[in-house]
Amino acid sequence: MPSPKARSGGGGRSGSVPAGGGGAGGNGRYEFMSLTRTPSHLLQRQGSDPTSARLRASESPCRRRGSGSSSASTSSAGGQPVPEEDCMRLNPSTLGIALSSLLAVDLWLSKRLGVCACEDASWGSVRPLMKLVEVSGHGIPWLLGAAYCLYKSDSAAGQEVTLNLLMALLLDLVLVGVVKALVRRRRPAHNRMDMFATFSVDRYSFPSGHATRAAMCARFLLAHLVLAAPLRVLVLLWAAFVGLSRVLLGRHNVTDVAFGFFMGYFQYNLVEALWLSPVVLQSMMGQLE
Ligand SMILES: CC(C)=CCC/C(C)=C/COP(=O)(O)O
Repeated sequence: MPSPKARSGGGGRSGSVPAGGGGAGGNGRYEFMSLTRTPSHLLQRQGSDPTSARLRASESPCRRRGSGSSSASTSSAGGQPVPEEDCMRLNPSTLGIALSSLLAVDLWLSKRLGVCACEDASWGSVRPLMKLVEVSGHGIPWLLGAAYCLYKSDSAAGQEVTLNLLMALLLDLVLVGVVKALVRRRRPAHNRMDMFATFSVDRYSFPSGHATRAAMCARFLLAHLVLAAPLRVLVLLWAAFVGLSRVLLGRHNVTDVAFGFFMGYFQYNLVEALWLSPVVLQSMMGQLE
């Protein structure tokens, strides 16, 4: 449907209700607010107002381009041609909305759950216990423990498993470092950066290295150690608790830990695929001797 402006032949009196912001001009003539063009007197006023400047900066490509494009396929309400592909971009995608909502909930929930983020927080007294859980999922004790077991192991099977565990832990550090460096998500504002032995990428929070390690090591232990049922449950509880403690300590947002578990779980599949067999190990040992 053509706009009132188009119908009135470009500014003559039309007898319609004047547009809200425009109204009757000083000369008594009605002025209509075009959907695609802003009257020049408003443009001048907007130029000096930072809020409207920001709004204009975020204005849709349709509205911004509507006044001058010649390669148009659609007519706007003001008779201005508007490229159809630009109009499509105006519609925020369902995925975009879902992601923004998820992030908003994530930030809100993580802040609320960061109850051990400092001593003064509501559960501040539990912070030392949470830090103990943190140490149990840290890379250093795991690397030292695996190296010690490898050194002490006197069976071929034991050496095979511990060496592969060592490889898995190193692989985990590399993969988490790469993802952290790519995503560069800052740790929550309420986190106190008082962790011991960190790499420079550990200033970033996505994904949680503790969560990837906990998930991967839990799968590793369950697959390669003969454990009684209660101990298997304990391993799973430990992994879950390591993840939970990251959020309670304020180190991570919930999505960092959730993705960390997901990544760690599938990292174990990679470890299985790259498994160093006894044959490979023997040839490695042979080269070392
Ligand atoms: C120095 C070594 C060997 C490992 C660093 C382990 C570490 C501090 C990871 C960070 O974990 P989050 O991403 O869960 O905070």
